[in-house]
Amino acid sequence: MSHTNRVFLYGASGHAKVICEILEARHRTPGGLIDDNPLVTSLLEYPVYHNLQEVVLTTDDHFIISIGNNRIRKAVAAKLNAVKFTSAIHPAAVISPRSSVGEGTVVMANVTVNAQSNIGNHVILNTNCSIDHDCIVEDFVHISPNVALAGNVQVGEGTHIGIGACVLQNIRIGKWVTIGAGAVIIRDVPDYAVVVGNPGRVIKTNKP
Ligand SMILES: CC(=O)SCCNC(=O)CCNC(=O)[C@H](O)C(C)(C)COP(=O)(O)OP(=O)(O)OC[C@H]1O[C@@H](n2cnc3c(N)ncnc32)[C@H](O)[C@@H]1OP(=O)(O)O
Repeated sequence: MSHTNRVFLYGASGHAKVICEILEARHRTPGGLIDDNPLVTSLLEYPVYHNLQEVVLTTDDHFIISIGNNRIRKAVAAKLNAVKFTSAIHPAAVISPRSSVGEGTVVMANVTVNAQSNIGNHVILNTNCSIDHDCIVEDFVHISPNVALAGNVQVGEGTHIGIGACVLQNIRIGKWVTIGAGAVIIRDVPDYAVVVGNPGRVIKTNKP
């Protein structure tokens, strides 16, 4: 059996199901998933292993961390420092040829990334989000479905932007921020803030 270009997913979640189907749409082969939970033995039609030692890896194999929680995704990335990561981009995503997408990053269906935006490593660009020109999205960010970032927005490491939120142009959002579902961000957001509403207001602070 050929093992060429297998992609293993770390985390057998609903999020992993979406990534499996992106790989299928790209004619790439999910080699299986790895998850700590011994009760989960398969996901879609793919086997779930319970530690890396169960998998005979080759140098052609790549990984994606299919865990939605940004902090856990970062911790797992540090633990898996010996493997090669790959990105998965749905064929129905539109990515500017002048933009970049980092390793371990997943881009769901109907995402748009416009000119000269940089998307970091292990980022989730979820279904139908829109990243306009000149944006910087740092590592371990999750941009939820239907989020719109206007031009020249920066999003710091580990930040989660909730479903349907909008961010006006030229805004700087700090690291490990949480933006609530449907929020409208009209001014810069400090590191670790939790922001909800229209206009967005800080309601509390995430633990550093
Ligand atoms: C494919 C996928 O599934 S991707 C995942 C998509 N999911 C999301 O985007 C979820 C985003 N999460 C949210 O919006 C959450 O409500 C959070 C993170 C902002 C807050 O969650 P918690 O920390 O649990 O706060 P909690 O629910 O206690 O709410 C705190 C206060 O903020 C208010 N609040 C919470 N969320 C929102 C919101 N999105 N907009 C406006 N107000 C809100 C609550 O009503 C509450 O107000 P009160 O103190 O006056 O009663």
